Amino acid sequence: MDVLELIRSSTDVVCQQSKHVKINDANLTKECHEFVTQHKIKAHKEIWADNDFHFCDVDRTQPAGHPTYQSELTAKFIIVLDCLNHCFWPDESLEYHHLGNGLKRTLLADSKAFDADRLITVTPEILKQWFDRELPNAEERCRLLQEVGHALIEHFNGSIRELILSAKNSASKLVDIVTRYFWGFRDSTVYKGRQVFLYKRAQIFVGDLWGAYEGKGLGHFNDIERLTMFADYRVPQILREMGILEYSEELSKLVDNKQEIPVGSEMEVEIRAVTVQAVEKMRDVFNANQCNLLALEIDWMLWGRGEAMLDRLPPHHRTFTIFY
Ligand SMILES: Nc1nc2c(c(CN[C@H]3C=C[C@H](O)[C@@H]3O)cn2[C@@H]2O[C@H](COP(=O)(O)O)[C@@H](O)[C@H]2O)c(=O)[nH]1
Repeated sequence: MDVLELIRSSTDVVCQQSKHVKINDANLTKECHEFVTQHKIKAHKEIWADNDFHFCDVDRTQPAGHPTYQSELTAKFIIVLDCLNHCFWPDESLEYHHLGNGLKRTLLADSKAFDADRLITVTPEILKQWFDRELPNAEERCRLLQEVGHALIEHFNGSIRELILSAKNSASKLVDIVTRYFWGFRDSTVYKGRQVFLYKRAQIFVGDLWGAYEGKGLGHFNDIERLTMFADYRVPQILREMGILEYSEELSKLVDNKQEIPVGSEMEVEIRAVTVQAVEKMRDVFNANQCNLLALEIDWMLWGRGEAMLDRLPPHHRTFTIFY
């Protein structure tokens, strides 16, 4: 069974039964057509490394076969980034770019900081040095990093590059390997008795590799178009603002009052699963209008739009989790 197919099919089952979250197809189509009209003139392709909160030592002027696309240091940055890339909202002043900047600064100061034999020794004090601040749920974040370090040492000679190469350029296989060996990436739940797979941090790890290495070397995947969007708390927020997602009155009240929604609750799973399906539908509308965008590119576009409107958007949902 293909793991990316499992994500698509299991989130579709939730979408069909969802009570608190619906897709407004008319608004979805309208928003997509508006985007196609606006952007026909300029292709919208985000350059991952152009974000100054990302570390990237890949020389992107080199041709595809160049050894620079095999540089492991950027992959070490990305696995640590996506191990920690979750649940910033309990600290209202904490955002994703603090995560990226802290890790970038740490790696520039000490290129061995993210070696597997260092990850197994990470403590909350070390984490505080990396970010010059406490992160919410610091003990658990350290455990997640230690787990990655131990798994790399035990199964991949301590090398993230070896783990990536074992997927033989398949995004699907790499998501499967990451969730198999790094238990903290096993982002799945049960909805009405059926298992639902989101695998957000495992998928975003592949997406970040593809972005950083520009689809070459360690970022080359023959099936990158099969990744889904990354089910976080920012994209559903912007989709709701765009009128593409509609929440029930009960859910709206909880979200707008910034009340926590329990992890694994039907409301939480419906928000995440319906968001995955909404972006799948958007991708199909774009592709039907000669606007070829991957689900991950639509995700980055929506995420970036949400980030740009942070102070003007109604609240996002708040679930205390390690998965997103
Ligand atoms: N769906 C989706 N979720 C994403 C990202 C990213 C990182 N994006 C960069 C990486 C590649 C591109 O170049 C992007 O610039 C973080 N997140 C999630 O957002 C939330 C944090 O939000 P805030 O509290 O506002 O910082 C949190 O759940 C985090 O896991 C993404 O791309 N897609």
